Amino acid sequence: MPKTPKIIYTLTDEAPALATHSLLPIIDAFTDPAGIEVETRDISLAGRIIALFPDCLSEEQRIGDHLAELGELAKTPEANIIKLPNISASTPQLKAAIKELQQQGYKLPDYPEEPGSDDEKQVKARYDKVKGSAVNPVLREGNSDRRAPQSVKGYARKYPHRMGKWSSDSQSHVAHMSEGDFYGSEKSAVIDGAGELRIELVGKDGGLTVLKDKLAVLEGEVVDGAAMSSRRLRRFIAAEIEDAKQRDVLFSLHLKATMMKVSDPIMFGIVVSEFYGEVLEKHADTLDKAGFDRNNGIGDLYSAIQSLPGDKQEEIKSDIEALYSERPPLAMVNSHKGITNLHVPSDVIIDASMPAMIRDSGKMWGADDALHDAKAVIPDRCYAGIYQIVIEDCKQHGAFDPTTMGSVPNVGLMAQKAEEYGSHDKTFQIPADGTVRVTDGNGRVLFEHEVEREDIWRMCQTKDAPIQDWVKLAVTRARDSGAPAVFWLDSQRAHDAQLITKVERYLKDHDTDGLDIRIMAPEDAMRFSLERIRKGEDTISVTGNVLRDYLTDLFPIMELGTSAKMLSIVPLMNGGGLFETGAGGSAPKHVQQFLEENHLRWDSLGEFLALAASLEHLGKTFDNARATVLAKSLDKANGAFLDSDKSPKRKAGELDNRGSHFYLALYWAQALAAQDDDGELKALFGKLTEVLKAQEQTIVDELNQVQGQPVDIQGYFHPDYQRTREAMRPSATFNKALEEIVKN
Ligand SMILES: NC(=O)C1=CN([C@@H]2O[C@H](COP(=O)(O)OP(=O)(O)OC[C@H]3O[C@@H](n4cnc5c(N)ncnc54)[C@H](OP(=O)(O)O)[C@@H]3O)[C@@H](O)[C@H]2O)C=CC1
Ligand SMILES: O=C(O)CCC(=O)C(=O)O
Ligand SMILES: [Mg+2]
Repeated sequence: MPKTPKIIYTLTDEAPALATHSLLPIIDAFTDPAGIEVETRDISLAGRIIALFPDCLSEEQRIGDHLAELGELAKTPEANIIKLPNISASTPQLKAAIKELQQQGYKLPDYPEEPGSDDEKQVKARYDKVKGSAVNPVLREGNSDRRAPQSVKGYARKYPHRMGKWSSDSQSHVAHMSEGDFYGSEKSAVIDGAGELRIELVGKDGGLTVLKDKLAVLEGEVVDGAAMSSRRLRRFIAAEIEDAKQRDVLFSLHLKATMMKVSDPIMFGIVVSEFYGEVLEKHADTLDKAGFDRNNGIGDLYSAIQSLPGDKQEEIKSDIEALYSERPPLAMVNSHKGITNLHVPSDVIIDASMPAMIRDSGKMWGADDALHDAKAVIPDRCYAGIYQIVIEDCKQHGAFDPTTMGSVPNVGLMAQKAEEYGSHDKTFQIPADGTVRVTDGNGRVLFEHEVEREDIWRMCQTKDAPIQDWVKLAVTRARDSGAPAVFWLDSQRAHDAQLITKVERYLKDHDTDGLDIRIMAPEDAMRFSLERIRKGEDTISVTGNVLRDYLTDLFPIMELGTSAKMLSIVPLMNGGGLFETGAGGSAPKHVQQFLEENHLRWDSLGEFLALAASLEHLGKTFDNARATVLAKSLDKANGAFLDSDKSPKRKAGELDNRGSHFYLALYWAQALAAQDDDGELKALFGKLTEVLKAQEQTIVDELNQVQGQPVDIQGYFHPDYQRTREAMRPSATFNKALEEIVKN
């Protein structure tokens, strides 16, 4: 283990990246006197793009592959990484980021969506490495422990957020397929000895296509295959469009095109082509030549047609308007700008979109800028049903009450690219009718599926060591918290049935005496947890990777108003720590407000909690007393911060992200000044406390008075460093006080 305790702080995108400009100098000032190094690594979308093309860029423009470096670090015991949310780019976002960098003088190639030459294929393959959820799976070398700490729960009870009212006659509901989906077709096998698998398509005509060869597997690993029928999906969508019209509810689609970066954009494209079918067929040739790709959403049509003559553009646009009058109303992302649910595949992401709908009375925004009941289309049955249970519960009992409700923390299986979220390199859109089969090294067929052209077939892997670690983490959390722990597993699903056998076996490795540990199908587990939550009782959800994602936005958004207030720890399997900040995303809406009004609503509580956990881990693993002192006092500061409600407010002129950072610094300094474990730190931060206390009003004024005006940071994905830093640190008084600390 190296002598110097070190924390790696990640530089990411959008709102969290802006916040970092203000928070990092504070972290530096507090950790510097304790001899703790805080280093940064750039894993932003722009940074990752730049790292792909050193050959096209000048020496000063180049950045190393920081993500790969951190991926290696995550496998070592000394890893201590604070990971902020980053953009998981859809194709439209990737193209926009490339364009911005090109305009800044980076000589990057365009993204060739339909590569012709070998050169273009190579460029596309490089870019595809940064597409979608490309960061988290690399760093998550452990399972996840996400929960609302007591202090945060206490805050939510004291300062409850607004919840929309539910009505028992709400027409909102979830719609899912009843056949032909992944759920219905899943087959699973457990590997009995390490080796390699092969995935092949045997065409109806007898031809053989190898889809993937030499797929390494380990003993005890669970592998599954499943198919989504494109024909049945189309039929289902057509019926749901009609049904939404009959019931006069908004039509909305909820997928995870960012994380499920191969399958879900295709499903998104199928829904786009069903909804806009008539217009897309009528203008098929023109749109094809203009480069429209339905998988990128209807927004891509509006970009693509800009290359057409004006009258053609108008004709297509008015055909779309005419079509809208025959279709059910669409849920809107931004009704002022006419951006619909089907515009961009990354705008509506199920983990955040369904909770937002449930929080807002089960309604979504319509084109008339008002809230309406909605049909939430979630095609695959694997997890759709859990949201319907929540909707039914809210219809029956009304909205949840943040002042009395219990909590549902999560222990999630995600290490080593577990389950669906690691399936992208084994997901294929099938080129011809036939049978997909998976064979092992002896040519034995593990399972096979009949498929049709355009179907989506995917395979998932879940290694045994992460499953054992997950069971252990669940038992530990149940023991530490005293709450019942429920494994959300469905014995009717092939994959889950294998996991149930393993969970039952591995639970025997632990002392579970006196613990309440159950295995329930997801819908039953949801009913059970909701019944308890309404009584103010806590229930640990122990889930696979997808439900981990869904539930850790759903419950925090109900309980705390936002998942930004979650503690989100990834105990790495090799002993290191990955500390994620909150459980939400990078909040593009917040950047928009910042640029227009110089007010940043991003709540950094997730960062504060992660930093405390990271320092605590550092104190333990390096036996570093000062890190422990910093951790304990930061914990106290977080409590004071919550107690006095210094979280950012929503409107310009009020305390924002920067002001909240100032108060964190003040409370942290006060806690350090109050402790007696380390005299030097006590004296140093005693002085800082005096300065900050004396200048409190001046600093808050300096931070708030800049607000209300637009701010130009010269870029969205890759803003100008100096300009952003200046914009995010507008209080000369505060900056000077921090500098004094580092000088001392
Ligand atoms: N761990 C990661 O790296 C993750 C990354 N992402 C990525 O983030 C981007 C945006 O995703 P999206 O699904 O829109 O989700 P976001 O969580 O960014 O946005 C949804 C809403 O959550 C609330 N919110 C989230 N974080 C905060 C915060 N710190 N402070 C206050 N409010 C917050 C806001 O809601 P409100 O206005 O209702 O308060 C926000 O508008 C995508 O590129 C996505 O891929 C998404 C999830 C996790
Ligand atoms: O990696 C991503 O794209 C999103 C991750 C996410 O939503 C989560 O882990 O909760
Ligand atoms: Mg999520």
